[in-house]
Amino acid sequence: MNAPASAPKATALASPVPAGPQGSVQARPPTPRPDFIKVESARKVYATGRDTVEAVSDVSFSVTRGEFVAILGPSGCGKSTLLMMCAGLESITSGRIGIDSMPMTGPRESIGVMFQDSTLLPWKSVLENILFPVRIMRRPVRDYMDRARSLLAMTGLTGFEHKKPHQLSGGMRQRAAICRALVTDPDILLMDEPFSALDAMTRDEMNEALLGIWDRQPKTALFVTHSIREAVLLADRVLVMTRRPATVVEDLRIPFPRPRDPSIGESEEFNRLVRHLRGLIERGPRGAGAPPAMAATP
Ligand SMILES: Nc1ncnc2c1ncn2[C@@H]1O[C@H](COP(=O)(O)OP(=O)(O)OP(=O)(O)O)[C@@H](O)[C@H]1O
Repeated sequence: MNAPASAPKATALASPVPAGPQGSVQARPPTPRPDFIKVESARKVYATGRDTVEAVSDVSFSVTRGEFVAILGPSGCGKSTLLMMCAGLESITSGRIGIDSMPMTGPRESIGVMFQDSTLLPWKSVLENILFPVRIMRRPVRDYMDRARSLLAMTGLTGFEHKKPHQLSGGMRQRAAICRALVTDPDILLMDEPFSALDAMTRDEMNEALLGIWDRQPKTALFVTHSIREAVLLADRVLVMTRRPATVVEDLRIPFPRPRDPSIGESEEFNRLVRHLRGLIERGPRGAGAPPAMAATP
């Protein structure tokens, strides 16, 4: 196993260090942050015939239980590959990925995955699709019926449980896919551009729905997206990856408290973070300049 590369330190819009009772400056006590997902020097080389493609090069970061982390980066830089390695659906060429201190060696029941396409089975009803992972895991379906119905209610799909996927809109199909990913109550949700095929208005609705779900049932999440605004709205941290072979160039803490309202997208602070991330992705670390004002390394 390779020695872990130094992961970029998380930067944040930090509040000023609190003053003590007599105005003295107090050091903030360190918060324990156990690593729930730990990626250490992960590297992926695809071999296609005689050619090889280095998709991911020396990526290191960690995620605390309950954190929502978005991954941004240029097209083709290796984001999906990284996510699939975390899901145990793609092998790791070198390095290490650990989930809850256990090395990742293959798919796990404790991880739900969502893709750009809802991948619902067309011949099954919405409810049957949602309960499909329960059947795959050979668990008793009746034990999950209440949970499935409550997820349907939470995502506004009550009344559509017996429809087939082709009878739903694209947004409704993705909502059903969220229910399916959450039905077994996984610890981790990995999402690969889940809303990128939707129109702008439906995407906004989905972001709002996801914020609502997170308020009620927080999970540990990795969320790959091309939308900088979506990343800042949804995530606790945003990781920015370089062009292929990908490494992480910035780990930015998003300071907005939860529950979050999509109207934070109109604030100056939100737009400052978006401008910074856009500069980083379009022009690289030099073009983006320093992280937003008052940034500090916790
Ligand atoms: N199975 C594969 N075999 C060979 N090369 C692959 C395979 N999957 C991905 N690649 C290559 O690895 C690189 C990274 O691909 P990946 O899909 O991980 O990038 P991405 O950042 O998710 O892209 P996008 O943002 O466009 O979805 C690309 O050059 C791609 O062509």
